[in-house]
Formats: sequence, C-alpha cells, structure tokens
Amino acid sequence: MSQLSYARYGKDNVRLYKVDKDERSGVQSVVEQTVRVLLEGDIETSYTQADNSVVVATDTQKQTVYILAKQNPISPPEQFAAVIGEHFTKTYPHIHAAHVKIIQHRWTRMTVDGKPHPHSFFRDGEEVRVVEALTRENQGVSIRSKIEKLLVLKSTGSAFHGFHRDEYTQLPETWDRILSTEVEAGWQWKLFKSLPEVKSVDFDAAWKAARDITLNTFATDNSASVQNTMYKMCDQILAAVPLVEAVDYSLPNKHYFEIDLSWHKGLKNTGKDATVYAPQSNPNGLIQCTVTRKGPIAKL
Ligand SMILES: O=c1[nH]c(=O)c2[nH]c(=O)[nH]c2[nH]1
Repeated sequence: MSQLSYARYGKDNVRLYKVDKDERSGVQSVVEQTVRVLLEGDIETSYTQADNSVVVATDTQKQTVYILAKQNPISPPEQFAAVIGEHFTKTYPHIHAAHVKIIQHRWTRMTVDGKPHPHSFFRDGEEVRVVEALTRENQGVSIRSKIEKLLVLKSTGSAFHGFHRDEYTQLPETWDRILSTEVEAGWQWKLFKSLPEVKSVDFDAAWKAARDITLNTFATDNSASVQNTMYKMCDQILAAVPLVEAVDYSLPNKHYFEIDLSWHKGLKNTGKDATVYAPQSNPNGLIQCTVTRKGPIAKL
C-alpha cells in the first residue's frame, strides 16, 4: 500500500560554545555554533515497525556533539563537521550517511584603549558562516561552505539600463542607483576521500578570500547589474581557491525608491537631486547563479 521513500532524523539547533584559554598569555578565544545532525541508513523499521533498536537517539547525537567538541577543535567548522560525520558513519554499521550543518556565529574581539581585549567580544552583525557536510560511508565527505546574512549597500556606482522593454515594462533605466543586498554565497569543495584530507585544507583562508572578494567586488565594481557583479565574484573565488569546484550566490535586490517631493513647494528630490529615499521590504528582486570550472562536478 505505502512505502517509506525518505528518512533522515537527528538533532537540530544544538547550541555549542567553546573557549580556548591560553594560560601563558591569558588570552581567551571563543567560538559559538548551532549544529544540526541528520542520519541516514538502515532505519526504515523504526518508522514502519516501531523498531527502536535501530535508533541512535537524537539525545545521544546531541551528547556526541558535545563530547566531540571537547575532544577536537571545533574551528574551522568544515573540519568539525567532517569529524562529526565520520564518527556517526564509522561508529554505527547501520548508519550509512550523516548530514551535518554548522552555523558559526560572530564573536569579534573587542578593542579597548586601542588594544585587543583578552576575553571580551561583541556581535558585529548577523552575518554567519555556514557549513553543510555530507559524509557517506566509505565514499568520503562532500562539503559546502557558505556566507549568509551579510548585509551590504553602496550609495552609488551601480547602474541598470539596456534591459528588455515591452508593453509590460515600467521601470526607467538608471545610470546611478543604490545597490543593497544580503549576501548568501556558497562554495562547493572537491570531494574529500578521507578525514586527513579534510584536515589538510585551510578553510579559514578560503572563507576570508571569498568574503574579501565579495566585499571588494561589491564596492569597486561599477555594477551593470546584480547578475554581472555576482558573476565577477564567482569567477574570482574559483581562481583564488583551487580546491573549490563551484561557487553560487543568491542575492536579493533590496530596492530603495526615489520619492517625488515636487508637490511640496517644488522640492527637488529625483534624479541627481535625490537624497531622501524610501527603502522597500518587498517585493524584491532575487538573482541567483552557480559558476563552475569546466568539466564534471564530483557529487555524493
Ligand atoms: O541588477 C538588476 N537585475 C535585474 O534583473 C533587475 N530587474 C529589475 O527590475 N532591477 C534589476 N536590477
């Protein structure tokens, strides 16, 4: 009559904080993450026959995350995700795949009296660093790194003209507009065959390169469109990080509308005279792309 066609289960929103205390200098460093683990394997009978013997309880999964966090570095998150994935696929013969997602939150060291403070931090924005890792038994680990919720705006240096026009078109062309977006950028790594291979990669350097390229290109590109600017970002990240096979962006176009105030004593507030704008929440444009190197992509 019916069959189970999809089954994954695990613990979501496992909140984790780890401090590293350098006893000699007294400097402490902190990392805060939110972890999701979802397991796949020979678990059908738990759904279809109430057979809990195949269930590694989600509470066990949570405890395991804490123990692995104690026993291993949790940063870079790509490596910790691979450690978690390997643990579940190696420890339980009937678990064949582990999907691990880690969201790393920002804690930026405070500067006090011009000096980096040894143990005080602040949240400088909602931007997060995200990792999605899929470990499949005897096959390796597929890792995607991401930047999410990085809000940016430029007040000039962006145009949008020459677009298709027909009887449905109302938007005027512009040679000078505000450009704002909340960056969601991802980069897919080549398939790693083993945990030691994952541990040899400088994921922090890649994250910094992707972030710097995103910000520098956003700021300096004389943007013809969101589409063209994001393609330039992808192209540079592929060039900067040889182990990355694909780069993707998803960019909402957060519109700022001019307001015609001429009805009030002839106030000039459009075109080159525009200074007061109305930020829009919705609807918004949404522009997405994935850019790959030529050739096939290895996928789990
Ligand atoms: O950069 C842009 N790309 C579009 O596709 C588009 N469409 C639109 O209305 N404004 C913009 N801006």
